[in-house]
Amino acid sequence: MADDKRGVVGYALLPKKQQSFIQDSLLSLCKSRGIDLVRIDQDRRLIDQGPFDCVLHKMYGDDWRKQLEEFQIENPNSTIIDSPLSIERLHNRISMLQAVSELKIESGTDTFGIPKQIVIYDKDTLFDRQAWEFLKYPVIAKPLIADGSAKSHKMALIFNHEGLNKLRPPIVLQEFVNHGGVIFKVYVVGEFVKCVKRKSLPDVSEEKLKSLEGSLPFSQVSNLTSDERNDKYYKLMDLEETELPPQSFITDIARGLRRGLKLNLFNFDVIRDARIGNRYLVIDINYFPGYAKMPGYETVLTDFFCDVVGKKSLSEEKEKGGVDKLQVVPNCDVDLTKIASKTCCSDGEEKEKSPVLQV
Ligand SMILES: O=P(O)(O)O[C@@H]1[C@@H](OP(=O)(O)O)[C@H](OP(=O)(O)O)[C@H](O)[C@H](OP(=O)(O)O)[C@H]1OP(=O)(O)O
Ligand SMILES: Nc1ncnc2c1ncn2[C@@H]1O[C@H](COP(=O)(O)OP(=O)(O)O)[C@@H](O)[C@H]1O
Ligand SMILES: [Mg+2]
Ligand SMILES: [Mg+2]
Repeated sequence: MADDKRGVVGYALLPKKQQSFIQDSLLSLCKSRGIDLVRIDQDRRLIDQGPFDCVLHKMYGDDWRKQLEEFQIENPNSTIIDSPLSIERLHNRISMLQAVSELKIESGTDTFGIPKQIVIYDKDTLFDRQAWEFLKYPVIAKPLIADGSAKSHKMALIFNHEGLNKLRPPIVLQEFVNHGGVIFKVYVVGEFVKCVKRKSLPDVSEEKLKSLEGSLPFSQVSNLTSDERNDKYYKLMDLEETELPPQSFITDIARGLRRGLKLNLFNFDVIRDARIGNRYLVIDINYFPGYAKMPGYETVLTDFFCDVVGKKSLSEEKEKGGVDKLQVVPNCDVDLTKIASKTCCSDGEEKEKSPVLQV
């Protein structure tokens, strides 16, 4: 895109998300850099709106997906961030973490993986302790589906057999790993990676486990209000004293996941195994998370939009070097890729034919 032409990013977000993400500070920074953020009217067909150089969305359902497909056929040079098919993988807590298990990263002394887990579809399996004897108590029960509903965040820490009674399959039973009560949230925006600390569930010692009864239900621990955070159960953890994981290690995982998942906008939660100080476990991946909580989110997102619509980023402007290479992972929606002449993005394969998308 010629640098004097304005770029248009259409966004389709739920009201709560719109409120938290589309802040005046973001709008004005984008504007000053030649990008207009335009709300997509969800009462009208997407195809009747635009033109958009990019469609940014966190909306679900078959109808929305069809609308995106139609839009992409009509507008092959527009970029949809991100492909519904890629996003869908994060709606199931098993397929989500498979992406981590598939990652191949050369790392020095640090290692990574996922906690031991099993998916349980029925009560018979749930109460058949032999079926999941490889898991030690305490375990966390998580709804299998992670579709952003309040229900999908409702979890329980299970201390013993009694705690199983209230569970409603389909669920994932995952071994609870002591991690010093702090999780690391890694925000990814295209090539950008930022790791922050948040409070988590406190460790459960073997001694303590003997005295704990049944289960402890909880929801979105890392998003507790300040009152809840001061509750004695969560108060013990000290964020300040916790060291961040090595940045280059986290960046390698983030970039590997970005390519594996074919997503540009996501975050993932990582814990450090308290028994093995240099072992990191990815426990959750979220599509288009609460970026506004990330310091300086306006600059990061504006740079990303500039990349997507082919405008120079601020640093490039400063250097006066023209770069029209985009660093966006191409969509990999099979039907769309055929129609819109886009190709999947595994290394060595044919890359995007449109000048807009290159990895
Ligand atoms: O609302 P926020 O800012 O707390 O963001 C939520 C995320 O919090 P985080 O940025 O990781 O602290 C939150 O992350 P967690 O699941 O808490 O790890 C989710 O991404 C949530 O989206 P959804 O309900 O899973 O669709 C995100 O909710 P939506 O904003 O997408 O509704
Ligand atoms: N295997 C685990 N070991 C220890 N703590 C965990 C584990 N899984 C989840 N948690 C804690 O539970 C919280 C919620 O789990 P998570 O899988 O991130 O669900 P959500 O999608 O609702 O954020 C995490 O932020 C972390 O504090
Ligand atoms: Mg989480
Ligand atoms: Mg989540």
